[in-house]
Amino acid sequence: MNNDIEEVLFDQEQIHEAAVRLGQTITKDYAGRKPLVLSVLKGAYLWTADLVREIDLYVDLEFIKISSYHGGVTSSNEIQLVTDVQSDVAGRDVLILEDIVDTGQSLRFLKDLLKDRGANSVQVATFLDKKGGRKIEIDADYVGFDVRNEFVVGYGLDYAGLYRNLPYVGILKKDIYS
Ligand SMILES: O=P(O)(O)OC[C@H]1O[C@H](OP(=O)(O)OP(=O)(O)O)[C@H](O)[C@@H]1O
Ligand code: HPA
Ligand SMILES: [Mg+2]
Repeated sequence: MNNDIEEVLFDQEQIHEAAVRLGQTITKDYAGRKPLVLSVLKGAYLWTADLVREIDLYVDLEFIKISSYHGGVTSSNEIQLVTDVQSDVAGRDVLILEDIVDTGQSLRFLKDLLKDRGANSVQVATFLDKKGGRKIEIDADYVGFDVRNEFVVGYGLDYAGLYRNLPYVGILKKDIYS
């Protein structure tokens, strides 16, 4: 698996530092509130596990599963709601946890859905922000790392369903998918 990686971008130590940094900021920003943390599956499963342990607040933890890449390296541009959130978001301060914001279309879909359902506020903490990939204008509120416009895998991010269990993030060699 490691041989398929062109370049390691963020290692375990750097990832841990990012989770601590964002966790402390979120703890301050949400002081006195009880946010509903909404983890976006599958990609955000590790980021969620690491970040929530750095947030020193009462939180509700919920999951939603959406899909648009279907294992490929480009977005289908259609967001499929695979498994919906299992609780009412009306009136809640929702903090979305994403692994990556790339074209921005998944985040747009989620923010619209939550606002339509009456969330009081909707913010986003993304592990990676690939600003060079944007097809629509949208920004995350909390960013672990900016990442250049390359297809990356590891730490939750997949190609063909694989590499999610790599403990670091790296650029996938192009000959793997071309
Ligand atoms: O900004 P965008 O271009 O919309 O891309 C970001 C989304 O794409 C990936 O999900 P994917 O469809 O691969 O599902 P997965 O999390 O199950 O891998 C990723 O996990 C984000 O949710
Ligand atoms: O670079 C990426 N890697 C894996 N999944 C993704 N989903 C959007 N962008 C990416
Ligand atoms: Mg994926």
